[in-house]
Amino acid sequence: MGTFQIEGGHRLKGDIHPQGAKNEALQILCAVLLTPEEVIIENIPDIVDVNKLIGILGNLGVKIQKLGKGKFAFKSDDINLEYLESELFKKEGSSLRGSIMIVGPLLARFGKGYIPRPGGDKIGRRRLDTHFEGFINLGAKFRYNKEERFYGVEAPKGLTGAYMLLDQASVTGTANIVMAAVLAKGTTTIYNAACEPYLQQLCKMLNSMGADIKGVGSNMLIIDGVKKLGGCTHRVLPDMIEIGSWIGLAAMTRSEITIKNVSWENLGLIPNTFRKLGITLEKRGDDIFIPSQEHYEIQGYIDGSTLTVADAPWPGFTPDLLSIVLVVCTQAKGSVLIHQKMFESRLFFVDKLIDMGARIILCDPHRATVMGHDFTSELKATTMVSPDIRAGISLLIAALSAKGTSTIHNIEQIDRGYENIDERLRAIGAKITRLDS
Ligand SMILES: CC(=O)N[C@H]1[C@@H](OP(=O)(O)OP(=O)(O)OC[C@H]2O[C@@H](n3ccc(=O)[nH]c3=O)[C@H](O)[C@@H]2O)O[C@H](CO)[C@@H](O)[C@@H]1O
Ligand SMILES: C=C(OP(=O)(O)O)C(=O)O
Repeated sequence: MGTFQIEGGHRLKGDIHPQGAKNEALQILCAVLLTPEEVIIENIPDIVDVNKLIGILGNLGVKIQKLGKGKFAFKSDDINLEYLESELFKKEGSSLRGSIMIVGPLLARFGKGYIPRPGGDKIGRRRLDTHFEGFINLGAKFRYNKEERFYGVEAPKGLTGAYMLLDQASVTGTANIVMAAVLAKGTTTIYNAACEPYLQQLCKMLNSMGADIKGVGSNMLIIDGVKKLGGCTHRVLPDMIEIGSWIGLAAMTRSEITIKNVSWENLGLIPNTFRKLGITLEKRGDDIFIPSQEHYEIQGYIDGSTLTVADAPWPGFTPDLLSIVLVVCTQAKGSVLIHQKMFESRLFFVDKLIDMGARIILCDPHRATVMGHDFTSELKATTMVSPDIRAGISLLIAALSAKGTSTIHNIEQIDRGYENIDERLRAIGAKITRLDS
């Protein structure tokens, strides 16, 4: 178990460059399986989850060439489907959430796709029904081995387009179904589709490979199947969750930070949600400039009632930033209700913040009320274990703002989604050390 030691209470200053988006990269990497031609992807983040998926692609027989930092060429012209039946795949496939998205492309191109129950954050129930109901709608046969927790879909005669109304706007579910439908016979309509920038990017990439997807960016995708797809070059957007994390970091440590090249038009409600907490953000070209602020005050609603920050499928506020919003509120002036609607175990980390002196009432597994200190009382350093990726970064932000030296164990969770985080934070003045496990 890796550990960070953090000496808190220092102001940071400087520029920070966001990495490529983790959740987009996971989709885009799976899409390389849809064509035997070369696909070049730029701005791939060097993070644990993405590297695990690249490893799985390699074991599937995809030829992978590193062309530069974050830039890779992939060629899936000789796929080894036997790997899908191996013990190694059971181990590797279950080690991250994103691996589930190899199923759609494999099913579409080779008539079968298998996956062990995928991993990812333990943040509540994470069912896969939407994915498999979608494949069944396209004509696939489904089987599930309960003992081994192993899923399989097969369609030896190919897939046929269909109309479907998803039971939920699942992000990876929509990506999976889209990747299956692009090579199906006829037209597929996916209503209640997720439409995060990750998915918009995936659809743009697939269209540039020769697919015919309409409605990109909306919750209704209409896909006319094509016989084959060709190669392309695709660039992954900056990671909006990392950008939100750095906004939170700047506010909590009262630091002046510029987040470079953020792709403002793809940030949705993120900047305004932080502004509602009283944080000043300036748009400078495509950068976000956050001045050092001694205080920030949570805005109430027009009628004077208390602000609620809740998650919702895009274009609503992403659930992956709620833990960060919560930690930022512990030093705001005023109160807020944080409502995590999607996941039922994502707020339990507040125990640690309470230990550090934050004023939080966990109302139930989905809701927490935070009463900010307005910097009249500092958080105290402590020892903690990172339970999931976003709780991990939130605890790290809390530790950087706290008085004294904190220790965070299980930093593998943070490394899952943040590239070289200790070095990048040291470059803007953070006192953080990685201890060998
Ligand atoms: C690898 C990847 O891309 N992971 C992201 C992806 O996970 P993932 O695709 O696994 O998450 P889903 O979109 O399927 O849904 C996540 C959870 O929210 C619930 N749900 C979902 C949609 C909805 O309209 N109502 C609802 O309650 C689901 O039951 C599920 O428990 O999307 C999540 C939701 O944005 C993000 O937290 C994850 O970071
Ligand atoms: C929940 C997340 O990731 P995953 O779906 O990979 O567990 C996340 O990125 O916040």
